[in-house]
Amino acid sequence: MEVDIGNALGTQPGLTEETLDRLDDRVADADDRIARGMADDEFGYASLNLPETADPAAIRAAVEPFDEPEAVLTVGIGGSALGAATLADALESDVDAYFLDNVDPDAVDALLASLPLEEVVVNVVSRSGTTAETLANFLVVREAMADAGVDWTERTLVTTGESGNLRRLAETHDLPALDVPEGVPGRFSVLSTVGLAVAALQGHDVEAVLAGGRDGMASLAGSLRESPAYAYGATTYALAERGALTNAFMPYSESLETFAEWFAQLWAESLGKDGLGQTPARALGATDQHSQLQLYRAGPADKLVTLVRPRERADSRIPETDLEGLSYLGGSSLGDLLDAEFAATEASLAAADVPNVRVEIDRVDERALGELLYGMEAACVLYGELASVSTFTQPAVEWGKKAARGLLGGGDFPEAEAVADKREFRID
Ligand SMILES: O=P(O)(O)OC[C@H]1O[C@H](O)[C@H](O)[C@@H](O)[C@@H]1O
Repeated sequence: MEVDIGNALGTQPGLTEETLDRLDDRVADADDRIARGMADDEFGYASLNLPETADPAAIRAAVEPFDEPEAVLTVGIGGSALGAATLADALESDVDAYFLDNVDPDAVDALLASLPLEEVVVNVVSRSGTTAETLANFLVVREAMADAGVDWTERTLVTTGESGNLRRLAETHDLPALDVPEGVPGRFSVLSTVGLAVAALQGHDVEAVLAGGRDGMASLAGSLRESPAYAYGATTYALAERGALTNAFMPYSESLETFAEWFAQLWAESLGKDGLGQTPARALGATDQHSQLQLYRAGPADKLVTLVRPRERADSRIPETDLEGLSYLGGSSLGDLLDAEFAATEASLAAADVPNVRVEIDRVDERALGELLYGMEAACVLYGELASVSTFTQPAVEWGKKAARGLLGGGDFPEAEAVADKREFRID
């Protein structure tokens, strides 16, 4: 992974070389803190050890009973789904991957009706083993399998923490089960059992993903000038401090569209606290050049744009044409066009003094993805250190979880009482 922060210098808001020098002392301190956390396997920091601590053999052994499934259906939400979905959507496989990460009845019913349930592996994932959406969806899936005459106990893999409802279910039915590693919050779990079981079921090279993660680990250093991940974390932090409160995250590859969703959870849930944070806005190049870019370039000066792309990709030639005015396209390729659009967006933002950062990988493959995902996690942890927020907790999300559970009669939660306090000002 390479990061180019040149277009964040001298912009509005923007940085100077002197700011970066001053910031670099703080990066060195933050790097020390992160290294200590990793050495002690502290909660959250342990995630940055996963490229070395994850056990690909255990993952392979757990998926082995499901020889060549037609599809994998993951039931999970948030960090228990987005990492696996990022890899699944980035890499091609003959085994289709589906994700039930919402409880919209129409969508759930439609998906279940479309799947050959006797050929599907159900991968149910919940770190806590208590998340209402995941468990409810799993109960629905289980019943649909039973209705279709499929023995769900033969086709279900569980990934969960040490205790909780899901752990008990796995034990009761003797289901193949993987452990969510200690000290790893969901949004930092892509390089663990949580993110990699689907990749293994799809036949991807899990070792290569972890090797990419180790490339990312090796490139952490006590200076933002030496570490791409820390350059990204420090730059985004410093820009946020100066008013860039939105980070428009814009991959130029459809295969990385879900990566932007994963990034949004990582950034929002980790850094949005104590009145601080930077709102991740998901965009896709070149499509959103024709919509959102207007705002990014000409709206309030409260944004930075992160442009992500692979340097190499499979390409398609654009046929020659004698249509007047279009001959410049003929003989070129769709990839050339996408690269030109990328360069044009970058230049258009820079010309309007909008800070933008370029993140590049060689190509979309297992190793590069492992490094990219690790790099963004490390960037996020560094940002959290610089901002002095508690990166690995999510009290605001949990507040809502408790309120919803209370409303459904799942326990006595004071948060649920606040629902009755809703203010009304109706216009019919
Ligand atoms: O894995 P689970 O315990 O089911 O949690 C799934 C998700 O639930 C919550 O909303 C958390 O804030 C997320 O970070 C987490 O990834």
